[in-house]
Amino acid sequence: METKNAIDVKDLKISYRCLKSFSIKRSLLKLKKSEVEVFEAVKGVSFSVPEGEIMGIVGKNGSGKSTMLRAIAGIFSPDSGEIDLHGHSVSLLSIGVGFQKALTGRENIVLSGMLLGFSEEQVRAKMDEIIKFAELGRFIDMPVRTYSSGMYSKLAFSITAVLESDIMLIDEVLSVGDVKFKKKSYNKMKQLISNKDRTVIIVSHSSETLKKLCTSLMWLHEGEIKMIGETGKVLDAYEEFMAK
Ligand SMILES: Nc1ncnc2c1ncn2[C@@H]1O[C@H](COP(=O)(O)OP(=O)(O)OP(=O)(O)O)[C@@H](O)[C@H]1O
Repeated sequence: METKNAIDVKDLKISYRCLKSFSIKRSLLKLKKSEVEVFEAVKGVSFSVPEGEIMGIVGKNGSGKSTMLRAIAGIFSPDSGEIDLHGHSVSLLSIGVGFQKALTGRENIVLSGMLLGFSEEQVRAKMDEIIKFAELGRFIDMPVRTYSSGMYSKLAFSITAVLESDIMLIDEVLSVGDVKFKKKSYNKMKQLISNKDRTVIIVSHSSETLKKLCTSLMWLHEGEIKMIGETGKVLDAYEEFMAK
């Protein structure tokens, strides 16, 4: 049987636009409009992920991994190129995106679930399971701005893990949280991954996690794919490069 792709990315380019920084004196003297600096974070990347694959992404800090995941999740629209998810539902698990800081954990569960494409009724039906998995105790009814980064990631992980979308994008969150939760979320990940219909992309700096979970690996370097293929081979090349 022919393998179907869950994700097709063609010539993806994403840039950030920020104001050029000048000294206060220069800024005051400069009466013309502020200049905009364009930084190309993803420079024409193309790849496909077959249904059921667990693909890892490695790369040094700032190589464009998170930017690319956010584009696949539909949070950023790319400057050019195409992303085709073939009608699959997608969720991004990442620290720093997705929550309304002034709302409580419980309120954020409903909001995040609905943003993932579930109805309010469907989210409420899974509410107890999500809260139980998150182990936040009374903090579930406190504003998310009072959470530590570990608590934040526990909530984010629990929402995505319990609500289950076709494509899960996981951005370096398995390493956050205390030892007990790390183990629990790792096991939950393995269980989710074992579903042959689910496609997963994991960004991680942990060789151990990538080796244990991923069937293929992409090495992203300065916004471009340096290598893509079998996890062990790509990891060896990446580690050799990083050791130089
Ligand atoms: N909001 C932003 N505005 C301007 N530049 C940004 C912004 N976010 C990221 N960048 C730049 O885009 C590049 C890619 O960032 P990105 O976060 O995608 O890298 P990464 O590979 O995920 O890094 P890390 O391993 O550190 O998480 C970096 O050079 C970063 O400085």
